[in-house]
Amino acid sequence: MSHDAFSADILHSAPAPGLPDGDDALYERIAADLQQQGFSVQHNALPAAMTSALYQYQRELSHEYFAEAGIGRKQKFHKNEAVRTDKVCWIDGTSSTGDIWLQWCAALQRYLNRRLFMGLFSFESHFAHYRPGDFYKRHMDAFRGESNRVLSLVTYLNPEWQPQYGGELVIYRDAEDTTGISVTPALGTVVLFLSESFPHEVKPASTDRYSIAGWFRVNTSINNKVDPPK
Ligand SMILES: O=C(O)CCC(=O)C(=O)O
Ligand SMILES: [Fe+2]
Repeated sequence: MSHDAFSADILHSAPAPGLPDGDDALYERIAADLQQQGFSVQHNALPAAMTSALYQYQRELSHEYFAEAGIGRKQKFHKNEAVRTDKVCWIDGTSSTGDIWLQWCAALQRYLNRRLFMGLFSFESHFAHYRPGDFYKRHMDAFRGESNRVLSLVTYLNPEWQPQYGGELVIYRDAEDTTGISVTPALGTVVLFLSESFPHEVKPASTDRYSIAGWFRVNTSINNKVDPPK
């Protein structure tokens, strides 16, 4: 499988020197996976304090603040219940919990840019709540040349998730793959994949399924079109 998003340079790149400690060992495992296979699944990846803050924050979010999820970019909002039935709430960093999350993602973004020269420019993310029976059918997060989403990130906020609940994320290696790689949506698991390369789907679960989904984007501003749009 080839990943055009990466220039040939990354195959020869070494870890950038002078990076701060913290989550660098994790960030490095993610970078190595992305380089080798275009996706990464990391269990118990997030700092415990952040995971529990996010968990509590999402549980406290009143359902009335959860907008119906649209397909694709929020600016081109439209609902399609044949494809997805979850509800989402965008994270804007005005709460301290949201801010801690965005800072963790920004540090990952800096690491990947220095290590893999990915040119990631911005990040957007939302909480998602899949009620029992909710799903998101097989889809791509971006299509080559049509979107500036290049790297998808998902993390789960479900303590004590049991396999029999279902609700797996299934990542397919390419358009032909029908088996895929199943990921249980357990608390603290972080999944990253190249947005234009991996079809994926969310299977229905028998219980509530909580997550955060986010996308790193490259800057596609041109003369008379400022990106990202406000
Ligand atoms: O929740 C997940 O496991 C994946 C969600 C997803 O594919 C999306 O929001 O685009
Ligand atoms: Fe997706």
